[in-house]
Amino acid sequence: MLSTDTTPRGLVSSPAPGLPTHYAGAVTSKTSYSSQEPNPRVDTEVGPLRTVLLHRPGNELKRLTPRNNDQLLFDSIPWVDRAQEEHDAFAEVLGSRGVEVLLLSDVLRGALDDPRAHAAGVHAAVDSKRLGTDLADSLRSHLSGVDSTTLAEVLMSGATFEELPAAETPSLVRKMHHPHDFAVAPLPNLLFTRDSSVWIGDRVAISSLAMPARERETALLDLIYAYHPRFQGSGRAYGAHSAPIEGGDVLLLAPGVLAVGVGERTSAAGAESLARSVFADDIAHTVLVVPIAQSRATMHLDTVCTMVDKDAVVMYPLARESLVAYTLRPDEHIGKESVRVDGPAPFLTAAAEAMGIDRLRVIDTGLDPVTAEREQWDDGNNTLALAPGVVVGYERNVETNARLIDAGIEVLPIAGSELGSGRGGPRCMSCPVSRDSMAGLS
Ligand SMILES: NC(=O)NCCC[C@H](N)C(=O)O
Repeated sequence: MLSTDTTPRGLVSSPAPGLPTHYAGAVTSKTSYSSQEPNPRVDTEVGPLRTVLLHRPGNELKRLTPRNNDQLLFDSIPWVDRAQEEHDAFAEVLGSRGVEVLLLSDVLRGALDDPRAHAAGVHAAVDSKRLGTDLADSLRSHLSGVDSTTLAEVLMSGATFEELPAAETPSLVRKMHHPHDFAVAPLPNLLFTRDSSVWIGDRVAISSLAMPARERETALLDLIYAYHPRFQGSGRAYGAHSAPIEGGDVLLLAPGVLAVGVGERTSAAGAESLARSVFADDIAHTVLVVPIAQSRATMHLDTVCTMVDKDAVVMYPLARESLVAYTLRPDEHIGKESVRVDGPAPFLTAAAEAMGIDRLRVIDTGLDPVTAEREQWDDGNNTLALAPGVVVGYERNVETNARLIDAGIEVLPIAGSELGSGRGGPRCMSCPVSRDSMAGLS
């Protein structure tokens, strides 16, 4: 039976629950910002992290069932309360190291306070191909009248047909759908803020996400960066509706030097077009395009390799010898719009050359193949650097973490038994917005 409720069930129509007090100090939910805050700018993977965008998992995770988890890109059904506790602890570690944590739900609500963003949000929520004209019109008109908090919740958690406002004459589409089908699809992968946008220098690239379950994230990030006061005036790199690129495939190896993985998510066309964009904007001079296996275990470059120091990476042992890179640079003779392609060459050699260093150190995890495969799957190579030589990693990757520590890297361990069910680690769950330059750091 169809619900007669006008407020979608399970959706928040009053202010969102308060932040847990134990890390509220580290997390901002402000709507106005002062000039004290660092300007958005990220030139490297390991420069001291000042500001990061995270998403505290919310009601969207409660939409996952054994029938839809594969399609929604989760490997199992997370225990949501525990996932939130684990995420709070992650945010707390960052806060304890002086990192300002912005929460995606806060900045989304803040952006939606602007009427233009609100209209864009309604547009992003309503898919008339899915709903048909009548239902799409009535949902659009309903959402146009809700406050920013309710609209943000619908955008993140979606809505089932039974949660839609009652209609005088139910449409065919509504009659023919099961009440629990999604009228607005939920976005459980918002958790992985790394993938949906990436700062390159002082510009932000909004990703064009490859998997249908994540496509709508683009629209949310687009309106956050366009309308939230914190980001007013920020320049854009790349185009949100171009060929697929995802932030998990983009590593800022050194100022002006990017590595871009091409595999399950980022296409060769996406990498080429990102390169053109960053060359034209003068925010990079070299892009290394790195083919990676098209499989779930290696869905992004950052599942096999992340930087842990200014000249060091942690890398899945099997990738060490096999990764290669095509080197893209602007063609000086023809102009910045043209791209010269060299290679392929071994990735580590091409990277060191582009970075202007003798060699890119690989922290030798020295693992046996079975442990290496297990810990790669559990995001052992997916660390988030807070500064050169200081990283956050999942505690469960005992062997990888031990090797990092032996190599002089400080590892801040976090629990991830539930967070990991979406197949992403600390780097995947974080989008750095501001990092200090490494000039002057020894
Ligand atoms: N950079 C990353 O590797 N992100 C992890 C994304 C996991 C998410 N469930 C996905 O399949 O897109």
